[in-house]
Amino acid sequence: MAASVSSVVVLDRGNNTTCTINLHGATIVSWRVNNQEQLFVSKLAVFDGQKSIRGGIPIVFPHFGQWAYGPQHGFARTSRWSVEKQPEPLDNGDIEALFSLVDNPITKQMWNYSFKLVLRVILREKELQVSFNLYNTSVEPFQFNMLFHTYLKVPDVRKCNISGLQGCMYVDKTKENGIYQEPREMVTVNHWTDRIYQNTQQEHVISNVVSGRKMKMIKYNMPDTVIWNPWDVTSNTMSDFGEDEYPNMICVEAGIVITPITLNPNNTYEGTIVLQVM
Ligand SMILES: O=P(O)(O)OC[C@H]1O[C@@H](O)[C@H](O)[C@@H](O)[C@@H]1O
Repeated sequence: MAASVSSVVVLDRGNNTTCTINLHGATIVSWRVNNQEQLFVSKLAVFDGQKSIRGGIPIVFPHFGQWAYGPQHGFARTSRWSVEKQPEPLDNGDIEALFSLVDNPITKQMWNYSFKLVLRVILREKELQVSFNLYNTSVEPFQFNMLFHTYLKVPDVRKCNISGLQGCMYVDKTKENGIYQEPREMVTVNHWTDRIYQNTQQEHVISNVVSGRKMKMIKYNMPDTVIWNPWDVTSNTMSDFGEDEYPNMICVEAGIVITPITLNPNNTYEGTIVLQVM
């Protein structure tokens, strides 16, 4: 079914603090804190209910990267999700909503398993918590990748520092998947960057996001972190990304990438990121 303008769910915590989820991919397309947008969405992003949305927080599942059986980064970001629970205030005033994706004939053509994937979004005063629960409802085990492909909005990517990567091994996709070790305490991005860092620290702090503030990302059960910026080198290969936009975004993507998880029947796996405006 094609997504339409009405295919969005808005969490509103008051004080112009909102989070908007597009049911196409359950993609978080906006997170505003006191009216200030924290996420980057390309001006050329396509909202046709077909293509994945270029920006915000798309969900990569069940496969990361190019995939022999389906589209790059899997089908979750191009599937129509259901609202499991409409936004409701919790006792402390935070707002929670739940979304779900269940196997169907289209997903089974690519990945012949039964599953239920639930996304829980909690909007706090200065925090956004995004969790997934994956249930294996098949009769056999399956393996999966999962990643929150978070596009942060930044005034100038060259001024951002990212902590939590020092000493980690990484796959450099810009260098024929060569494997290197990160020596830097603070990683900067000054050129085309596409790296899968393995077993990163639980927290990343990204400096110089909107208004020169810092953003903390805390992750649970999501061991790896992808850092991506297409720069002018690969911007022009994407029809839904402006050639002048790369300075204004940085993708810091927490996920299960290098070693897929094996999930047994009737078992569940939960992972979370918390984004915190500092
Ligand atoms: O264009 P897509 O499919 O949204 O992917 C964007 C990028 O996503 C990143 O996670 C990958 O590491 C990159 O290789 C990829 O280019």
